[in-house]
Amino acid sequence: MSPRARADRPFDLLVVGAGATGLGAARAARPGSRRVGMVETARTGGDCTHYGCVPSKTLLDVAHRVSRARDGRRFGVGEVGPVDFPAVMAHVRSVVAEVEHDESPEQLASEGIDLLHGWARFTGVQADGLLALDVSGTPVTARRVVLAVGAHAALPPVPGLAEADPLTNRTVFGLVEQPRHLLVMGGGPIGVELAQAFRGLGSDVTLVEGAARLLGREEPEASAVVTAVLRRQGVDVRTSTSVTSVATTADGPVLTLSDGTSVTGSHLLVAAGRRPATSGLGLDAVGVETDRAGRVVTDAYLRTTAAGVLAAGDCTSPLQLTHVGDAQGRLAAANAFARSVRLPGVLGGLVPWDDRVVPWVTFTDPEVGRVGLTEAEAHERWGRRARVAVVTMAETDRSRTSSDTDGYVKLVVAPGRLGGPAVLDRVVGLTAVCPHGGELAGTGALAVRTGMLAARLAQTVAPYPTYSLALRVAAARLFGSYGGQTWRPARPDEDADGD
Ligand SMILES: Cc1cc2nc3c(=O)[nH]c(=O)nc-3n(C[C@H](O)[C@H](O)[C@H](O)COP(=O)(O)OP(=O)(O)OC[C@H]3O[C@@H](n4cnc5c(N)ncnc54)[C@H](O)[C@@H]3O)c2cc1C
Ligand SMILES: NC(=O)c1ccc[n+]([C@@H]2O[C@H](COP(=O)([O-])OP(=O)(O)OC[C@H]3O[C@@H](n4cnc5c(N)ncnc54)[C@H](O)[C@@H]3O)[C@@H](O)[C@H]2O)c1
Repeated sequence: MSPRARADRPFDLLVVGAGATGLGAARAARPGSRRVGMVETARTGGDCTHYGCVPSKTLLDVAHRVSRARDGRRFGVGEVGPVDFPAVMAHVRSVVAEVEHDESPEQLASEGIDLLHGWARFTGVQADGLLALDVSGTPVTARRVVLAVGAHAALPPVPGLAEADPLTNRTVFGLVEQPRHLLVMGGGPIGVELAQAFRGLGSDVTLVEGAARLLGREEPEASAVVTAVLRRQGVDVRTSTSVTSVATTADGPVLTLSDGTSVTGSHLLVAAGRRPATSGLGLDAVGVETDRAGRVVTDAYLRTTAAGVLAAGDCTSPLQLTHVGDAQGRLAAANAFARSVRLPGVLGGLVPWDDRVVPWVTFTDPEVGRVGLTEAEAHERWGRRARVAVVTMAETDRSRTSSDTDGYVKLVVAPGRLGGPAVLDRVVGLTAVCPHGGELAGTGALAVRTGMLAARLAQTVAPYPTYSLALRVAAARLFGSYGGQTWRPARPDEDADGD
């Protein structure tokens, strides 16, 4: 059926963007009983599938295998041959194709979701209250719209940067030749993950971060571990150093740095943050406001400033993660049809978005898994009544058997709402810097989400020898001495060790 024929009746819900967020929204909108449409200008799956999580985690997995195999020399394992870069990239593409299959237009059609291919733009609100849009020349109307249009790599206003036509997450996974020397601008999750991936595959890598430490959102100790590991692997990490200008020469891109030095590489990757993709959508035609960062402004229920229009995922959330997009997309779809009573979830009422218990993971080796509050954030809220217990990887048997002694697990607990003795303290945060630290963040999310008593975690038998045992030992330290170590009161960041 042509887009025009499918668009002749109003949609109950039209989702703009078929990334993780849009897919979450459309699937949750009960397409069997409502007319649900989704507009996508490119391929279904969005950044996560094509230019983000899936290709980066696949590339990292190969790089980690190579690095670990090379590291095996110290245990008597023989030499590892060179990496066949084109074959690695072909593998990355094949995994992307596999994931894309689950989100294909055919699959969506089988789920009752009507996919329109084209660029969606609001044109106004009709007299009957329907939202009017143009989808690449086809007029479409909808009772409700969820904006799930995502974000793009931001190019900071650094002289010469745009002219250098740097790699971004959009283009880096399309490389067919291995970079000899990759310069990475930005030491957030993208920069750090890709620096380690390319170094593992054999490229020289220089990572330049303007702030005092890598992964600025994490605990300072987590940044310190990741920085030390990257340096040991041969990444030239420069912190407290900004890129001030870029020149394009016959030898490749040359970065001038804030410390007065310069560095030349064969390729430049920009990983300096993301900008919401909110232009060209005709937002003014219906009154959807954006903030100074370009994010769609929403209330707690993900409703925008325009009646009937909601927004979710990277285009509105400061937490730009696939699982946040999916959860927000599902919530936006539910709230789009909810009754306007402010009793969350009761009698079909609106439910607010709650980002207090969102876990995330940086997929370096070791992984940095995180949920809830950092030690410093807990200190800010409860002072020294917040407590922490730490277990270093060097003291766990699982790490010893795998020779993975970098990292630690830190549990943060605080008094419950009614206060009371320490035995009633609840888990409010976890950082796990270790192999599979992301899996521990999943367990931590359950503990924080349910307001679990730390004592319960201490009482829970954990399998030996696993990394998860470190969680139980950390919990035990909150109530006494374990292995000669115990808890301490939470302290602000400036008192912690960092890089
Ligand atoms: C390199 C990298 C690695 C990442 N790794 C992780 C990770 O490991 N874990 C994690 O949780 N997150 C990760 N992320 C973040 C994650 O990819 C994003 O949070 C997620 O993809 C956001 O989904 P979204 O649907 O909101 O946006 P997008 O995926 O950007 O989807 C938006 C879609 O809307 C379409 N669109 C935009 N405007 C229009 C229009 N007007 N009409 C029609 N269609 C339109 C676009 O074509 C696009 O397909 C990573 C990101 C990057 C860049
Ligand atoms: N594993 C994951 O979950 C994962 C992986 C990748 C990306 N992501 C998502 O994507 C988002 C964007 O990631 P990102 O790493 O691009 O952004 P980011 O904002 O987290 O980090 C960008 C970094 O670039 C630095 N920077 C900016 N301008 C600079 C300059 N001129 N010179 C040197 N450094 C400069 C900033 O100080 C900052 O630390 C993340 O916040 C995350 O939500 C998640």
